[in-house]
Amino acid sequence: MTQVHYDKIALIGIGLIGSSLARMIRKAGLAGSITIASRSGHTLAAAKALDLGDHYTTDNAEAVRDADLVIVSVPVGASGQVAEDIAAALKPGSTVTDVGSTKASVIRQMQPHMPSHVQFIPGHPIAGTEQSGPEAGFAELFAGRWCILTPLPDADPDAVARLTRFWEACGSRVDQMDPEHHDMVLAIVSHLPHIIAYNIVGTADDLEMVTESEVIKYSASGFRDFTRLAASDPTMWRDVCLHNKDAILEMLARFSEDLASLQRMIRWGDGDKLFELFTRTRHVRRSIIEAGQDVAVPNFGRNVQAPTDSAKPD
Ligand SMILES: NC(=O)C1=CN([C@@H]2O[C@H](COP(=O)(O)OP(=O)(O)OC[C@H]3O[C@@H](n4cnc5c(N)ncnc54)[C@H](O)[C@@H]3O)[C@@H](O)[C@H]2O)C=CC1
Ligand SMILES: O=C(O)C(=O)Cc1ccc(O)cc1
Repeated sequence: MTQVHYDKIALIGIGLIGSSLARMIRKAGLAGSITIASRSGHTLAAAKALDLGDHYTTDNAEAVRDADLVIVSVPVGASGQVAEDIAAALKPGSTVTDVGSTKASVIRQMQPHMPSHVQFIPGHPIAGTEQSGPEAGFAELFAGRWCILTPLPDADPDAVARLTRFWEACGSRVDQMDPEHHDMVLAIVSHLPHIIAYNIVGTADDLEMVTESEVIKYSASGFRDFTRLAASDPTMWRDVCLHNKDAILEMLARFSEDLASLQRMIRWGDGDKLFELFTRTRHVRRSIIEAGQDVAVPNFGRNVQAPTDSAKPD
């Protein structure tokens, strides 16, 4: 069986995803040691206070020296810079992966910097919350969730198998996909829902009469569900929008056409068509539940906080 344990793992970026990985790696004993790199001394101090790793540095290159597995967990727009930072320090035979929500753009940014003596295997755990930062992570985040790997055609099958086992040991189910296909699928199942949430909450906030009063006071669970998504990290989602532009615009175009059609049904009082559509969509929800994918946001007894205002545009 392929080895799961990596002697030294370097985590570049220690926010929600990086810190959840750190906790899970520790819990499952998946590494001999964990080195954590973060750009900001403040975040690094928080990671240290939480005892997430064994070594800490603000220098990305220093973190990857001697690392057998490097996991880049930064906003997708920062991937190229990180790849450039670490390239010369990577250990021959090591594996570099990432967790970014977009894949083609991350590959475009990182691949040109990757030396031929390392295995670059892009990845994306389909697991997260609206929270960010090292305090927000938890070891169980990946349990029962999919992780999609998008290996390049020349990837070493042994390195891919080992990374697959790593994610499985984190509790995930692992699939492989072509990066462009990944970006199209994620545009509809993840990126568009967030964009729609940002838009509806923005519209409500623009309605002067409702801000600070009626929206909060009467918010039904439908609107509250949107506010959770719309509270997601602004830097991360700015980068997703800018880095999966084509797929998102394609899905937005389809969405707008379907919205116009729904608008017509309402305008012309076409109850049969409305009923038919709502019956079809109800079945989608049932299929998700039957597939065991309805764990909206697992909370595992955590005290879920309102998101802080700490996220500043990078
Ligand atoms: N939040 C979510 O629900 C999910 C996020 N992702 C992806 O995971 C990645 C990380 O997201 P989160 O952990 O949620 O974000 P986060 O905002 O919690 O953490 C990102 C961390 O990266 C650090 N960082 C930014 N630029 C850096 C650089 N140049 N060098 C070193 N560190 C740098 C930031 O200081 C921060 O600590 C993103 O690419 C995101 O698309 C994937 C799945 C779910
Ligand atoms: O919080 C939610 O509902 C999410 O959808 C989490 C999420 C956000 C981004 C990803 O790339 C994957 C998962």
